[in-house]
Amino acid sequence: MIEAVGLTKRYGDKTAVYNLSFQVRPGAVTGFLGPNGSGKSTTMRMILGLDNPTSGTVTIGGYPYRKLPNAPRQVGALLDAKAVHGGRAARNHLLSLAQLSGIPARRVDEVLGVVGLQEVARKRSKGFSLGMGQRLGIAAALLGDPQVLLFDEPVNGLDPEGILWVRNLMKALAAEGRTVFVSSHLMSEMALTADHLIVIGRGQLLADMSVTDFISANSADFARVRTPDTEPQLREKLSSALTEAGGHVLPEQDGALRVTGLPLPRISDLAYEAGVRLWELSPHQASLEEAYMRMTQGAVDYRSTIDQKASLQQQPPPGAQPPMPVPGQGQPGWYAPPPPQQGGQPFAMPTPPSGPYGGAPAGAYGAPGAGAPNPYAAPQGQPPVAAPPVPAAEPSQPAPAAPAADLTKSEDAR
Ligand SMILES: Nc1ncnc2c1ncn2[C@@H]1O[C@H](COP(=O)(O)OP(=O)(O)OP(=O)(O)O)[C@@H](O)[C@H]1O
Repeated sequence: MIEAVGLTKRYGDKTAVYNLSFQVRPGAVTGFLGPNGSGKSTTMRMILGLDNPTSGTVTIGGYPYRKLPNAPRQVGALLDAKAVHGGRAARNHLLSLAQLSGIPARRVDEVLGVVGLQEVARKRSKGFSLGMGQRLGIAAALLGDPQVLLFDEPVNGLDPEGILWVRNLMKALAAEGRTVFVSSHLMSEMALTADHLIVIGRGQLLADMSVTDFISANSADFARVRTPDTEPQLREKLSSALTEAGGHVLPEQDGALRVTGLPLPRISDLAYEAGVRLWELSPHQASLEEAYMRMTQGAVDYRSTIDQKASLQQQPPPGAQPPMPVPGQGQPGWYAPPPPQQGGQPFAMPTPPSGPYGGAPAGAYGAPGAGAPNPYAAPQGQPPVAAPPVPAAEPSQPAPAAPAADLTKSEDAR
């Protein structure tokens, strides 16, 4: 188990992580989400002892990484797939990591097979594509069969088949009782992969709950209402009636209305009273992406000047600071997610694929023979062998403590 207590990291006057407390439990895939610059990589580096917390602690199995017995052999990590000596062949890169941790050379060929790089094992990694680099980084993380695995954006650059493979890999590792902590910006992928979520914004904890609870706690459920296309005046009539009754109504591109703030039976009654026939009245449940956007809306540091969500927000009074999201309550002023594209169902939760490539593979990692006892596991009483984490950055010295930043303000305002 990974446990952070009051974890804080400051770089000069920049607070990257602030008072973060959470646990990452074994036997589940825990997704680590947050907008760009919210402190995910900094947190992962502190977990792996590559950065020192300014205050607070983070432990793996009760020990700080640097005090963990055989630390590089218990924890595997992919932080930065590019942190590889490009002139070295993939196999040699893994061999050198294995030698440092006392892992037999034959395990290198095994993990190369697991990640599908056998054919290019003797090629220099500087010629690798982004996806091949990711696979090599994952191979390094798996090298020692670690109980605790951290992956920072593991599907970055992977093609759909690679993404599916990573999803199945994460699930298989968790199903074996391992602790799997994975960051990603791909919400649809997280919805399919993760069991639990830790969400941060501007370095602070926003949510620590199951995917299901997160969606229901942060979703702006709404009703889709459609009047006959042939009579546009009915749509206007209904829209006015719903608004007068306290509902919020947004037009969708396909002509339907998106209604929040009124239960379905009330919408039906109001339509009946207004003499408006309905062609559709359907409930809508938010996706993880919608719930995430809603939760993190006030904690985004970098935003395009062309913000498609802006029109869906209540504008704050002039001079007012945007509110930070309240865990479990979502973002004040947010009514509904952006309208979908014409004719599409972009807000539907992705359906888990079925068939031979759909669910988790039968054996560990989907590799032939996987699931059998690991021949490289350490003798009884000793920690299992694992690959050292791939460092993303040189360890840095803790910065002198600075006054706590006002995290409700934008970075520039602090
Ligand atoms: N070594 C450093 N020196 C100064 N500031 C840093 C350093 N490392 C990170 N930061 C700052 O800390 C904040 C958090 O960065 P971090 O990389 O942890 O975010 P992140 O959530 O991983 O972002 P992304 O999703 O874009 O990868 C950012 O504002 C970043 O600029």
